[in-house]
Amino acid sequence: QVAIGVKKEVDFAGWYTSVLLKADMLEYYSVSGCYILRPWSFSIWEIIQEWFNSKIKEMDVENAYFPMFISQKALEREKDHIEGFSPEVAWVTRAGQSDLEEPIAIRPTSETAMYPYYAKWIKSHRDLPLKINQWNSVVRWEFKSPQPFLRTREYLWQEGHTAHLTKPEADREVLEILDLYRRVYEELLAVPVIPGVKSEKEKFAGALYTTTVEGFIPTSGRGIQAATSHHLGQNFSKPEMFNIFVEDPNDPSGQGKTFVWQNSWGLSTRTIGVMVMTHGDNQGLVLPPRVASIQVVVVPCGITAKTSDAQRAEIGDKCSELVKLLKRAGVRARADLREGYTPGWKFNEWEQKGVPLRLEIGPQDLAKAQTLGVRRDTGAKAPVPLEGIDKAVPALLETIQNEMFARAKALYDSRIREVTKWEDVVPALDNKCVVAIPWCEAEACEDDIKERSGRSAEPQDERAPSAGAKSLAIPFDQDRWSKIVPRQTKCPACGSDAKRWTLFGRSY
Ligand SMILES: O=C1CCCN[C@@H]1CCCn1cnc2ccccc2c1=O
Repeated sequence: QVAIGVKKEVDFAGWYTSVLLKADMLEYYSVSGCYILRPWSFSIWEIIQEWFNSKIKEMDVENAYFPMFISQKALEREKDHIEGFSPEVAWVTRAGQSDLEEPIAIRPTSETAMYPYYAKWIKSHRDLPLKINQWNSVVRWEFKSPQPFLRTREYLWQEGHTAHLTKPEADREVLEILDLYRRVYEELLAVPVIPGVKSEKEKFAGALYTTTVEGFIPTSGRGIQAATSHHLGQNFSKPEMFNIFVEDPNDPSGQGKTFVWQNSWGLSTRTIGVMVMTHGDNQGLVLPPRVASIQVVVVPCGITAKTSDAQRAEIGDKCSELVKLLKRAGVRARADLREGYTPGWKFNEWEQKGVPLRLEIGPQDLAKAQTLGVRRDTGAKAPVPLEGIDKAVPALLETIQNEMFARAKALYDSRIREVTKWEDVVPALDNKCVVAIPWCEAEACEDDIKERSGRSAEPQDERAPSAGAKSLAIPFDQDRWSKIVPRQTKCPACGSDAKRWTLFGRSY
């Protein structure tokens, strides 16, 4: 098996698909824009699901399942919230030999499938808060070039949809969920993200506001929306939409009714693509231990034709015994005792699959009652005494997890340029950076920035024009930037009063 044929910094797109294929994460599928998630990637989704599910159940969110089909009438309930999205909607128009009376949409998201029934189920304020989540797949028939995990026509996600009596209660939940998304990325995937709110232009049209965790792919210098948590206000519960209301318990007349305050939030298998791009290297996938279905692979070494059968058996038994001990300590360990493959061949395979830690055991290791540990993230080799190994290995895996995050965080931070003068914007973008600017938050200014930063990077360079910069997020943490107080500064793009530090960048 050849190594990853292309280099990450030379041909990023080619490297990415090669890593996914060589690690057996993905298989191309006969319908374009769709991919098979093989066990090596699906197991990552399962770990994310398990973690997130346990957290939302602590918040009294319940899982349910709504049909994937949405009638045209239901989907188009209120044109303006899905206008702009409708070109992506896939429709069923025929079954067998007969055309359907009415075309039926395949869900691109489930608001319009769910909310008519929220209206039916929510009668009294005692039915609130209603908190339902779905683990499902959605279809968005995109025409932009597909990218596995990042942009596919069908993808797995969870979509949470909640209804509350008061706005403050809904506002609180939006941020609680957003922090769970931050933790999925930072604590499970070792991927740094920046939480913030989207601009008016970038938010979901149906939302009062959209909060986001923004990721960054250093190799391309592009931002990526990693997950999203919207507060919908009463936009979907108002009479002309789904008319979801309860008697107002605070209205003395007893006649008042209040329309519910809603949130919707989603995290998808895009998580996996961002993790692969962040940590992968030219030997292939690099898995953060927390999401590795195999965290440690034990490989027998130093066995040659001259090795006696007894010694060969002793080494094999030692490997199996070590795996048993590690499993008892909660480590997902596997011994690779396959005959007919050299240790080197096995090293290469497990490196391509991104297994975080390899333990080599040969006759001399046995003699010294140790094993040689090899980290996948740094390649560092160090002997690990067998004595106490059930403590040392979990600790080493924690170290690997933390150092993978720290490196990615440092790199992300190094690619955020604080810019207060327009002429510094495009050069920063061309240096694979995103910019933090004291921004006026005017929508017209945002259009202007996208336009002005979209011309070809260097006029004299015939390179294809680079995409314009979009606003990525207005970070909640406004203090991380220099003490320039935006309110006393002018927007570098239009010169009007700046309001808050805002991240702009090219994006996925
Ligand atoms: O983000 C989320 C999180 C999960 C639940 N849904 C919200 C908002 C989805 C916005 N959206 C996104 N693409 C669409 C595509 C076709 C039709 C409708 C839509 C649409 O409403």
